[in-house]
Amino acid sequence: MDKATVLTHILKSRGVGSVLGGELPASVITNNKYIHPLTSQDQGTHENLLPVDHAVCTALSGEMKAVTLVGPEGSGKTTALTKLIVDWANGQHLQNFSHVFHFQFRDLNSLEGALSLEALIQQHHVPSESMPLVLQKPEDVLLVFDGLNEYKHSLDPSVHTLSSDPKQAASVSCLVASLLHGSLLKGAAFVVATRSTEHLKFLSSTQVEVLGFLKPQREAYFNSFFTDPAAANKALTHMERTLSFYDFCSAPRFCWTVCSIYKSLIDSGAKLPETLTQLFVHILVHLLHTLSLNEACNRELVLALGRMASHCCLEQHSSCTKEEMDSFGFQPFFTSVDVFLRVDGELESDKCVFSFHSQLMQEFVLALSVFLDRSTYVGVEKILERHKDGAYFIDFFFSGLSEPVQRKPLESLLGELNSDQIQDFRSWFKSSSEAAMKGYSAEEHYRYFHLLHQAQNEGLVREIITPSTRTGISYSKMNLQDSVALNYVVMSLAEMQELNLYSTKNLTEEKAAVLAPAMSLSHLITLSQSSLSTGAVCHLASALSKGVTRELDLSYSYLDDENFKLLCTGLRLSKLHTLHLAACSLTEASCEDLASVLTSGTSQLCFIQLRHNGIRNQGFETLCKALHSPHCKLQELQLQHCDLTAPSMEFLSAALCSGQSQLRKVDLTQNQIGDNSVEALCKSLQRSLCKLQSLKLYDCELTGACCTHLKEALMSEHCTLSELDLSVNELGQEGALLLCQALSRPGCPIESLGLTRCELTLLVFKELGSLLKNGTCRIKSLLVGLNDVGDQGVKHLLDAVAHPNCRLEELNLEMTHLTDASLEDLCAAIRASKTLKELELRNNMLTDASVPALVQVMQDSDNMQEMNLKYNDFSEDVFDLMEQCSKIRY
Ligand SMILES: Nc1ncnc2c1ncn2[C@@H]1O[C@H](COP(=O)(O)OP(=O)(O)OP(=O)(O)O)[C@@H](O)[C@H]1O
Repeated sequence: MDKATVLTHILKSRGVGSVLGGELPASVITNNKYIHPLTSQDQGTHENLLPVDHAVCTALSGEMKAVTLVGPEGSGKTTALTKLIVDWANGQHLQNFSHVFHFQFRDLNSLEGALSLEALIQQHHVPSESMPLVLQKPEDVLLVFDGLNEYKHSLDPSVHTLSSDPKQAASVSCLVASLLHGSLLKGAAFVVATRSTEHLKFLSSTQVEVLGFLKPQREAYFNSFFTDPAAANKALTHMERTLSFYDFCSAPRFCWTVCSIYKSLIDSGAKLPETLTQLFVHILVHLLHTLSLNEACNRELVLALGRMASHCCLEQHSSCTKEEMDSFGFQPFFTSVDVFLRVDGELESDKCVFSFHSQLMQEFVLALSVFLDRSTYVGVEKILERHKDGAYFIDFFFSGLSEPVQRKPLESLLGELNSDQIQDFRSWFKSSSEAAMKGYSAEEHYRYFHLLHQAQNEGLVREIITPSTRTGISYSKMNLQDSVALNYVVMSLAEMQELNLYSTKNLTEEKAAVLAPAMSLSHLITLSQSSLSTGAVCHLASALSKGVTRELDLSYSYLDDENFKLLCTGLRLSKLHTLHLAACSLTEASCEDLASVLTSGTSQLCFIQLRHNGIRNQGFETLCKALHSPHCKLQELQLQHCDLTAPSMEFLSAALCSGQSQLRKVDLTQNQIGDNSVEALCKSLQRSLCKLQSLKLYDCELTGACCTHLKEALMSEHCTLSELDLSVNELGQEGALLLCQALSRPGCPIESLGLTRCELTLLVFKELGSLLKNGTCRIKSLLVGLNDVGDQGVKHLLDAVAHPNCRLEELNLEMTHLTDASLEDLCAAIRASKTLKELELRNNMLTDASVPALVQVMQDSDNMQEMNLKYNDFSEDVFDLMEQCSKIRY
């Protein structure tokens, strides 16, 4: 067939377009309405997107010369193949092929008997004189096959005797398998288009995923559909807002249907539909109007469509025979079914088959017919269960149709729906959603969020999502559609205690844009261990600036300085009090931005966690300068492991005695501070302007030498420090004894003292014991674990705990080599103490013999709340006994 004949042949319209079926491919192309759909070769990633013709031409120029276009219903495969052939015939591309043959698998299904390849090709109007050329130079031939998913025969090479002789007659299924497996017309190239199908596993070819229209293509499509640009813009904006989060919006056929319905609504001045259900209500109303039937006939027709939909769904059939259609009650409507269905074949022929153009319409009429049917009663739960494998949106449609406003336009054509069925759905919805919302499955929560979104009834949301529902679970595993539903629910509630998105693997700009209103309404946003795109950070910042959020947790989320700068634009205007930024890959550069937020006069920030960021001295200096500002409200700064060294303490000291600083707590754990810089810090602690209450210097490379300065500070009447943690420093006996002297000063404000792993000796424990008993000591929490003092040393502290003057509430004796020999003192201390609440005994050498007495004393004690006995020398024999006391951890 020469190119001109191919062109006339392919552009010759077969059939007619329809609202649900789409515009005929030939008409799309001749009317210049073709928009290039996108494809991807990286399954699932949707990167490297190429227009479909580009992807096919590139693939055919490679080694394989075989391409499969795989895409969902209506994604534009047939139209793309048609365009490919038209462009070839017009000499635009693929000019290395002299012959292009186009087959529809649907037509191949109906070819019976044996046929040679020559005969099959001649059906494509190849003049017999060209035949030898085709057979001699198969590499000049391109075979185009459409609709593999409709093919009824097998492509499995093992079930056919593959043929290689073009003159030998064989069954059509054998010819097709021989062509696609390369035994016939060896060297010819092929392009196959299909929805996802089992047949694919037998094809070896370059697989290209047809994605259809993303936003830019939709924009181009709407602009070409509507002649009036204002209408195009109105329609597009509306679709993007109300539908674009559904995957099927990228299908050109769906876009065509939406445009057709929107156009008729815009033309008549009606409101555009808000939900998927409303859209389908309008589609059905539109189609029924074109038939102008009376109410009874409309009902009959919808019920027949519903029976067909249920059959297709249950039997996993995409098409129905005429006989089956008769059994569904279509007899009076055969001449009008093409308005709703795809009709393949002549209506008069027994071979004619009928199918739904779209799965969505199939599910919509199924749901509607359940609510319409007054003859039989089957509970909604049963229907959902029965159709759960073949209907994915049926519950969406139930939910939408259960709302009177949404179904109203249909009721004027069909009469009232069955109120008992609707009531049945509502009761099921209420009880099952309430049960799901008490559980921990985010997937289940999302299911009901979707149904609520579909119902568009804020009162219903408030009825179902009550303060007792478990909305604090992480909603991180969400697609775009989920985020729309979640946002709808939060908006309906008007506020949310916690929006937990912990461990969100990819918070894209799109998802964050959707969730921004929900963020604004949440008091706490948890986004720790997440990954946020730059666009997502911008939306988060904007949400914070407009919202009520008081706490934001971004710990362990990769942020970096650039993104943090963007976040700061929102922080400045936010109501945030608490900000967690542990391990966010920030450096000193971020401190400039943070300082500018803190001093802006609008920031409410009073707690910042910056652990494990490369803040360094320069960054810390910037932050300390901000503390001098009267606008800075910062009260607590956590800077564990931030690469700080000695010089940085000068900046802190200056800030602390500036008279402006609100800072009350600073945690400098695991920074290389060293003894010398403690001197500067201690000097400021003695100043009346310094109001610091908590200083943590855990593992800061200190030795006993710094204790002289600390003693001086603690001896000062101006010192306000109530918490001091010096754990994991080599203080040694001398240093610790100096501290004990200071702590014994009447009025010394220390209430919490950390001396874990400080090389303390028996003598120090003895001094600490006396200190606790002296009546003026305020210490409530003492952490002295990991000091190798054994039973003898610990005895001094246990005796003190038993003393009436001792105010200790928490005592940490982890890994102090405690044995059963201390049991009596332990029990006596617990029995006598009126204040002790927590005793940490992890990693000691207690054995089974101590357990009965410890369990007993813990059960008897009113004030004890917890004893941790993990990692002692217990056998499993005593686990049951320990289990009896909920205050014991083991
Ligand atoms: N590139 C395009 N430009 C404009 N409109 C298009 C395009 N592709 C498809 N359409 C519209 O979408 C409708 C459906 O497209 P098409 O039949 O090509 O999809 P398909 O993927 O082959 O569907 P199916 O899987 O059901 O066979 C067309 O009738 C047309 O209205």
